[in-house]
Amino acid sequence: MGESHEPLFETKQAKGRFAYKLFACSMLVGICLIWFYRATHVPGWGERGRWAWIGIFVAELWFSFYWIIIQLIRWSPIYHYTHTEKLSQRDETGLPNVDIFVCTADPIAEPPTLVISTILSAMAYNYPPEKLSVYLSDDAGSIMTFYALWEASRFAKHWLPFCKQYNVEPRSPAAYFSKLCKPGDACNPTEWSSMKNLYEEMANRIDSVVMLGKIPEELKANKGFSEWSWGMTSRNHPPIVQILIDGRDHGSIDSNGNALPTLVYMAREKRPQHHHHFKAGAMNALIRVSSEISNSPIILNMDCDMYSNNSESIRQALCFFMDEEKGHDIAFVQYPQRFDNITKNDLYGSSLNAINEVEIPGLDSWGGPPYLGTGCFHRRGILYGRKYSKDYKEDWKAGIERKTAKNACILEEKAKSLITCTFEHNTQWGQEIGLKYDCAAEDVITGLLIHCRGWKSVYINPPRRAFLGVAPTTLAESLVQYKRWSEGNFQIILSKYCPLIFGRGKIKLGRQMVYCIYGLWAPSSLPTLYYLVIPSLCLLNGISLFPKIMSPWAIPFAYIAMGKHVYELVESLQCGDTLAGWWNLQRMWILRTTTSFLYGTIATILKLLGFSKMGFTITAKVSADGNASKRYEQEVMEFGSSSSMFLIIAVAALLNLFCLVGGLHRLVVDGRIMDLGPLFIQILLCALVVAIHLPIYEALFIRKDKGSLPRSVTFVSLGFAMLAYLITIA
Ligand SMILES: O=c1ccn([C@@H]2O[C@H](COP(=O)(O)OP(=O)(O)O[C@H]3O[C@H](CO)[C@@H](O)[C@H](O)[C@H]3O)[C@@H](O)[C@H]2O)c(=O)[nH]1
Ligand SMILES: [Mn+2]
Repeated sequence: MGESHEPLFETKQAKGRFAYKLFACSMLVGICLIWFYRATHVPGWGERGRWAWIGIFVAELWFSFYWIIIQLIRWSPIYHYTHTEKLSQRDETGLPNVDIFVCTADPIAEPPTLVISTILSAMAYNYPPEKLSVYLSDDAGSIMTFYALWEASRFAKHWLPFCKQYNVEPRSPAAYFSKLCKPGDACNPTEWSSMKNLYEEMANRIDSVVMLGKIPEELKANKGFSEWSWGMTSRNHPPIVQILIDGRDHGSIDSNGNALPTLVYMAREKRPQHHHHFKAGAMNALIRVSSEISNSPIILNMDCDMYSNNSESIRQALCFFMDEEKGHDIAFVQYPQRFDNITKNDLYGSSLNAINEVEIPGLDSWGGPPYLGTGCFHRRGILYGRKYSKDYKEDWKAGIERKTAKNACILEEKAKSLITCTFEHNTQWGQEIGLKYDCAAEDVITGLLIHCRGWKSVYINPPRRAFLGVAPTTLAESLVQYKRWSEGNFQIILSKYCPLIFGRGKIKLGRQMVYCIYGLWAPSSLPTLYYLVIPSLCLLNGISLFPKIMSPWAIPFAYIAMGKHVYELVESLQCGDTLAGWWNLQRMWILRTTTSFLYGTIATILKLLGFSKMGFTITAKVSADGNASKRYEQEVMEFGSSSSMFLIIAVAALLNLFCLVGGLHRLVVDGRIMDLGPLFIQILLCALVVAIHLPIYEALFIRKDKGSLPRSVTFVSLGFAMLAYLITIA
């Protein structure tokens, strides 16, 4: 078959990189000049500001070092394009079986209707249904979620043929019907409306059952529901496996008589005395359960809120794995994390546009993106820990044949025995096999281990978004999420898996360094806090930490500051952000760095010293309060609760305000206008910090709604800021 050797994907270099490289070199010159200035102008012993100067030098060294690593990924990003049409020209029977894993963990934070919309979107992929198996892992072991899945298994019989007949996109019914208020041109209007009604009735039934907290009596006789008994909780329940649609059963057909994908509900056993390892534990349980039921060679992993927005994604991913020339060393194919609920100016900087469009393609040029936990296709064998060898040939026909299938009940019992609390004891699961445990970024560390076994990965970012999820809608949620990420990645750096140590001899030096980029988020909090506070306090005391504004030494400072921000602004606009969105993102970086990353650093160190254990705070996917959602729509920052993180934010904001006012007062009223030159840069810096914190002052003093900062935070932060102010001027 000559045609089968046509490449299924191609790789292109980013354009305009020469100009960028020139720019980066000029920035490097500027950085060296700043270092030189800092090193040659240290105030002498006994002079005021010597320590502040040394501190700022250290902070700048850190930022420079970080900037240099970032250049590794900005240097030559690459982009991949697939040829799905060439894949489709091949014999469909040669396509591999695919298992799809969806994880959920909390029916309150992740409502069952949301979960099943994701499931339905996965079942409706444009892919032979007899080759698809969809698994839901429910870490809460909630009968509500099971009930919703049972409803979904019935609804799928109508939804799937509808999707295929009218080529519906997206195939999450919730997303599809909320985006479209009338049928598309191709749709038969009566059919469309009856499908919409069918969906809404189902969603209403599920919502009301969830509200009541009880499933209808008459359902209890149905297979599956009897697994639940009195006294079961999310932390304490036996293993449950229920095959809701058995694709191997010839009776499992949709309303048009076509086959349906297999659908399985799984809740691994949970007991209070056994650690469950959060999402990584759930994924490993899914790997084992699926090995018994379908054992497909390809696994797609989705978070429960990340519905499929593009029914071609499986075929696109297969273009990489099945490419005869270049596919043999690809372990996983990662799609970006995109979100459905981002407002126009992205108040919480959640969209990750520049990261998705430039940074990850840059990582791709170093042998592939990290595994990002969702929207990722893996080869099953590699998740079991297989090392790269160029002679290995994947058997795309692998998997369990329909004909040889065992009876569903036998399978369920066998599968349950694989997900008990004790199953993993004295095994390599969570270490050498499956996803790695004991890391808040189980995805990144698992990907690192895969890369260290000699594999590559691929990042794919097609114009039609592959997956859309729910981004945090409050400041606290967003900060907690970034804390987990920064903590997880920092933990990797401080562990024996530190890319620079563990990766030596296994992956290239550049690759080792770029793996540290996100790991260095957490410790960046310290130099950032320093830069945010010390120059402002020095301003108050008339201590200059920067060159005079008219001195030639001011030029490299100005060049670096302008160069960095103007470049980032342009990049951000090119990637689809708005100007206000960019400004919001700058604010969020400051807030994240001073709170999430600081907490991430502390948590990592405490854990290293054995004072605390790992946790996983799930990000809420629904807003509890209608007014809060309205504020989110209007892009008003949501504080509401009193988190200690807010205290840090408020103190930093107030302190800078005091310093700006105090500093200007000194210049004007005390008649020290001669100090303007040496302090100009500090005044500017302080004024920018104040400007970026405007929404914080508003929340402290002006807003009266429930989402503003609690009074207690206002008083306590005022107290702290005053104290620091008084100590400084004393
Ligand atoms: O004990 C747990 C905790 C979480 N989850 C699931 O993990 C997923 C991710 O949780 P979420 O709260 O949405 O976290 P995010 O910060 O949005 O997740 C990102 O970051 C995580 C690592 O920090 C990765 O696991 C995720 O895939 C990635 O999307 C969700 O589907 C949860 O249901 C479990 O299955 N069991
Ligand atoms: Mn999420």
